Amino acid sequence: MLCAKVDTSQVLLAISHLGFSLSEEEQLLLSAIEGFTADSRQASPSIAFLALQGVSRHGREFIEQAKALGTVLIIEDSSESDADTNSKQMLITSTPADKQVLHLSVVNLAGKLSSFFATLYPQLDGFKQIVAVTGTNGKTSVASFYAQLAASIIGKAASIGTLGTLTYDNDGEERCVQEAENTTPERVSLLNQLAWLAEQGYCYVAIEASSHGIEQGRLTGLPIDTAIFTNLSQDHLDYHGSMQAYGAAKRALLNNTHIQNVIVNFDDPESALWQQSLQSQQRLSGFTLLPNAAKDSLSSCMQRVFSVSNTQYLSDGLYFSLFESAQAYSIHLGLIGDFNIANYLAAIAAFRAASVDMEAIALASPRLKGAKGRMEIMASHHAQVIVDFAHTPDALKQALQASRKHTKGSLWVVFGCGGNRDKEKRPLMGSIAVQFADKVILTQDNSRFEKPEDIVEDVLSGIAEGETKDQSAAAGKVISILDRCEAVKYALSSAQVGDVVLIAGKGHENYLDIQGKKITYDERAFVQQLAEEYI
Ligand SMILES: CC(=O)N[C@H]1[C@@H](OP(=O)(O)OP(=O)(O)OC[C@H]2O[C@@H](n3ccc(=O)[nH]c3=O)[C@H](O)[C@@H]2O)O[C@H](CO)[C@@H](O)[C@@H]1O[C@H](C)C(=O)N[C@@H](C)C(=O)N[C@H](CCC(=O)O)C(=O)O
Ligand SMILES: Nc1ncnc2c1ncn2[C@@H]1O[C@H](COP(=O)(O)OP(=O)(O)OP(=O)(O)O)[C@@H](O)[C@H]1O
Repeated sequence: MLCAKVDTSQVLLAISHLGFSLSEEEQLLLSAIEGFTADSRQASPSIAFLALQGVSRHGREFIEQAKALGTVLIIEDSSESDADTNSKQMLITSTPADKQVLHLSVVNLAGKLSSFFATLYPQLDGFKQIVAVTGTNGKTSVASFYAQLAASIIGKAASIGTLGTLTYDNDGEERCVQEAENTTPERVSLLNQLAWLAEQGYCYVAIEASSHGIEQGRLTGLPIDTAIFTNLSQDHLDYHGSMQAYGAAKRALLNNTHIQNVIVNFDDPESALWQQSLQSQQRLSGFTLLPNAAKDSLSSCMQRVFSVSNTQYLSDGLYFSLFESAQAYSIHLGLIGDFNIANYLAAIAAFRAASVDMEAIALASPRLKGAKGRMEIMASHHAQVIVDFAHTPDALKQALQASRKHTKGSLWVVFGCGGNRDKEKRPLMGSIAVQFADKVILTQDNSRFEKPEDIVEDVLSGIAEGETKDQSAAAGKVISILDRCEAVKYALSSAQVGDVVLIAGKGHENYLDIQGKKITYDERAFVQQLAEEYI
């Protein structure tokens, strides 16, 4: 658990702000406290437990567990009970025997949580910029680009999201300081992580804001000053019910009154709704990849407009002219795909909102790397090898289309589909692969409890359909190599000068889930090692 150590005086002050006055005995008891958690499993003699309402359960169900782990303070949110006033009780536990625990019940603790943490950790006030990135695709990439650029220009930065909590320093090192359980961490964990980051001097932070996270209040009251919206496409309808509700959940990010700067993808129709939802203190900036966007009319309603022209897709990445309003800059990015230009524009728009110099941004940009396992260029010599997380039909299509633009020779794809999950996507992915790649190598992904050969058969059924439509295109270009290592090795050893090999599905993951066992398989490391030999 990432957590900055609290001062006893701050703990006592924060509790007094909740409306409690404590006896000397109670104050002495609380002098052992070094931090707070909302997860009973992390409670300990030095970690107090906050029992909060969740989506399906209340944290109070876990109070006994926190006590058994020796916590000395429990603060329970009592909003939905009959209580309309706070209460305080000193308890004596049986396990551990005769230990004192102070139990406070607070009406609307959730609503007071941010100010409670602001008192515990005054450093939460010291951030230079906290950016929340939301959208169906691109959150991880934008957060990573933001943190990499900030570290390179300013010295230290961090990102929080699907890849965990990553710190970046100007030595170019990226360190994972906390593994991720969710894309957007639970609120208390997030507050703890931010307090730790601020204490360590990481004052520029990008947080991935999932629609679930926003709706469940994981970001409520956080000192976020900049919001980025990347795009909206179909996803998570099981949770949100409709696209309208899904879009609205994302836009609810704007209800955070700390947010001053809002950056939208002007090419996504949803951005019009973002514009309508702005609060009075929020200023809008945006970016567009469309060559004929009505930039003058955009400029009239936006603080800054970012656009590009003359994009060239070369084997070492992208070259283009970047415009901030009328001012032009020449940019080189070692990245693949137009969507990564959009992700880059989103990240730099955030910096410009924080008044970071555009010349410094342009200078740092060629050093930018793809987010771990997201269209990441692993090798680029006579051929180019890309590792990407795409594991849905649409993502595979996008990744292949993006790779094609950088391909002078043949485009290879190595991929498989997961077992015991959505079977319908298998033939679709097969059909897309044969349509958009020149050489298709089918292999296993997380086959779970299914036989890899059965999954490959399902994928092949989509390829067979494609074949009847365009037999000559499909003929002889598909092979199955079930062992993923062998499949990757075959592609890398066969690729010729000017070819691009896209290895899709695993991205940053470092295992293969086979028959209920997670077998160690770090595709990025494996590819890097092979590339030295073959590429
Ligand atoms: C449906 C859903 O979103 N549930 C989320 C929700 O669970 P919940 O409120 O029901 O929490 P709970 O686990 O029942 O616990 C209730 C309370 O008891 C506490 N507790 C719980 C267990 C325990 O042993 N001890 C304990 O103290 C919890 O800390 C919490 O305060 O709050 C938890 C803490 O924030 C989340 O971990 C959990 O995410 C579940 C695991 C999940 O899978 N969520 C997915 C849908 C999700 O959020 N995905 C998005 C990314 C989507 C994408 O873009 O791909 C994400 O941000 O990860
Ligand atoms: N701006 C974008 N628009 C469309 N597709 C994108 C964009 N950025 C990335 N992608 C594609 O989506 C995949 C996931 O990208 P990324 O991880 O940055 O998004 P995300 O929103 O964090 O999604 P996830 O939560 O699944 O990680 C990438 O591998 C890439 O193929």
